[in-house]
Amino acid sequence: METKPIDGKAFAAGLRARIAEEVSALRASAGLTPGLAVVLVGEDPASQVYVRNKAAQTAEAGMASFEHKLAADTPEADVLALVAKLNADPAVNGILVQLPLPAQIDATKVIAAIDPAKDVDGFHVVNAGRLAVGLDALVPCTPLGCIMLLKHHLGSLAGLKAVVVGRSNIVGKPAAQLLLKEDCTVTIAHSRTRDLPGECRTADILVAAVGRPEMVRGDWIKPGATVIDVGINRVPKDDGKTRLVGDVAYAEAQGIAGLITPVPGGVGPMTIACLLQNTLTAAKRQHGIA
Ligand SMILES: NC(=O)C1=CN([C@@H]2O[C@H](COP(=O)(O)OP(=O)(O)OC[C@H]3O[C@@H](n4cnc5c(N)ncnc54)[C@H](OP(=O)(O)O)[C@@H]3O)[C@@H](O)[C@H]2O)C=CC1
Ligand SMILES: Nc1nc(=O)c2c([nH]1)NC[C@@H]1CN(c3ccc(C(=O)N[C@@H](CCC(=O)O)C(=O)O)cc3)C=[N+]21
Repeated sequence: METKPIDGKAFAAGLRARIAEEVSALRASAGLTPGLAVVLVGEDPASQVYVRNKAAQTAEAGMASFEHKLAADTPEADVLALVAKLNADPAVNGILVQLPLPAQIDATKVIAAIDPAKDVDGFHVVNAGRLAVGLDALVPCTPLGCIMLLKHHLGSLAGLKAVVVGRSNIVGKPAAQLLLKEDCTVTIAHSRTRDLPGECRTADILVAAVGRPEMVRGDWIKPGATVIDVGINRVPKDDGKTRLVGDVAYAEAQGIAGLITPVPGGVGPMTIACLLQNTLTAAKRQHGIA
């Protein structure tokens, strides 16, 4: 069987172009420029790259970008005070606090402090709860991007068997919620799952969000399945440099999977495009526009 890559990079570029058009129409009709504030605490090099990419793509989409870089030893109270200021700022429609945070800062507290209407990550319990009970919510960007790619390539997902490996609040759990909303039959697997390979082999849609380089092997994949690889793992190369690999052994999946997202160029670019989408959605809702 021929395995086709899912080009998340191209799909994300198209999505960003559609968002940019909508942003320019919104400015013309309502005088509104959506604004995204990103808060980065500390110097984590990977986080800095994401923050830079986000700022550039936010500006390209015609939105306002506000960057707040704080020292690694910033006290929790200062981060909470900044979040309160951003909550009150009418130019800021979306707030993202980059995770993980340094040890002295309780991420749960910081997320709880964000106005749910501006929570473009969809991490606040109000948004997680709204998603769980089927109300309009701001949905976490990475799972939202995964679902967009799946629907684009498969059409209806109804009745398909989905296995999500990973149960984090930011990827695994919301991904499972969204697949359920699309009428998949959903299994959530994790580190205590018995016979993980066997569970994975039942999946028409296999979502890997584990953070372990190439853990999912070729023979865990049902022939013809669609594989969504969320993992972003930096591993050493022979020349001393590093390269990115996913949670799925991509080379082994060739000839077995029907469709697969590469790393890089799969889910990652969709995450940022969906962040812009959520910022636009948040801005419109805050102004009572559709
Ligand atoms: N592409 C993108 O835009 C994004 C990519 N990522 C990447 O996705 C991956 C997952 O991220 P995140 O959800 O935050 O990670 P977490 O570390 O929060 O969660 C990992 C999950 O994987 C499970 N797990 C760990 N080891 C195993 C194992 N051996 N077998 C089965 N399950 C296991 C854990 O189970 P348990 O709960 O039992 O401990 C946990 O539920 C990472 O590589 C991250 O970099 C993350 C966000 C965005
Ligand atoms: N509050 C918060 N929200 C997040 O959404 C969040 C976060 N914290 N912390 C870190 C993770 C990780 N994350 C990624 C975003 C984009 C790419 C991305 O664009 N990847 C590209 C390029 C990768 C590269 O070359 O470095 C790709 O996969 O092709 C990856 C990972 C968002 N996260």
